[in-house]
Amino acid sequence: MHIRFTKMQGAGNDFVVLDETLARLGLTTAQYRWLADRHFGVGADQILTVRPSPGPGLDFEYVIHNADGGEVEHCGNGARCFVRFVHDKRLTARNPVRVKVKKGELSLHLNPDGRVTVDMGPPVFTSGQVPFDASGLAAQPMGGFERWPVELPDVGEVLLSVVSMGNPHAVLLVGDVDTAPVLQWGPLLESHPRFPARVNVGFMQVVNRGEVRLRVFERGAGETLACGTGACAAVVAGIRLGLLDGQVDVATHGGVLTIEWQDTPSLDATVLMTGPATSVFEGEIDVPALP
Ligand SMILES: N[C@@H](CCC[C@H](N)C(=O)O)C(=O)O
Repeated sequence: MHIRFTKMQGAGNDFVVLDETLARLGLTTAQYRWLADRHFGVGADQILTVRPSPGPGLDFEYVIHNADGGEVEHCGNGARCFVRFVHDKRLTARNPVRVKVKKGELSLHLNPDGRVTVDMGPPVFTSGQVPFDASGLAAQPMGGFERWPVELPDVGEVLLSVVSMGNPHAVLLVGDVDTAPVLQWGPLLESHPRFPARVNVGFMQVVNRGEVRLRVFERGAGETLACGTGACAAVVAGIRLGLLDGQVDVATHGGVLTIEWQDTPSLDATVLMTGPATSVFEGEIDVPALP
């Protein structure tokens, strides 16, 4: 099958973007995996597929597949690239754009400086909804938010907080992200039995109350240069742990994302994420018939 694609990146988290607004391509899980493969395909952390509006009040729908081919609920950096794509391709002139993703509905705003602000919706902290199995664990609270002791083979107990941004996140505090055991603990936690849907694992170094450094080992993609939902999860966890203020710059290996969240008693404020979104190139490729 011969297809056209756009290669995009948001803070170095890279995407193959497919246009299904006129017709479905009908790709299989193996074909998504092949497109994401950096040796045999195009190469990407995620594949984003843009589809027409699924209903009233919405401009589009877009579907997210991780590099391992699995479909997921949400992708923050992908959301910013999606809105840049539909504007660049003149699929809409609306601003903000309303879109449905698997997690729910999002509103995205293209700023005059070219950056994109996404209303990511409210975070969820209830462990069962992350989902995280906290049974038998004694929480070790800090600033009123739970940190859970989770046992890792050959490592021992690590302390983490759990947050859902529509997709599952574990957040660990580290002294220095450069030396944090991202590639050792990341895979162990991603597939840990306490996370039945697997998990994205963030390692956060607090620099001051308005700045953190973050590395994320993503579910289904490995360590990426940035993770938008991971940045939101880390900042809201940091705010609830009493370490951060309501607006935080998150420095990743691929760029800076600005995250804003108000810690109200009802915990229902939405998280705002602002950052870059760039088209890298366009191409055409023959995708092999993979079952
Ligand atoms: N890179 C993304 C997150 C993509 C999905 C994630 N790997 C998951 O499996 O939940 C982002 O920018 O949020």
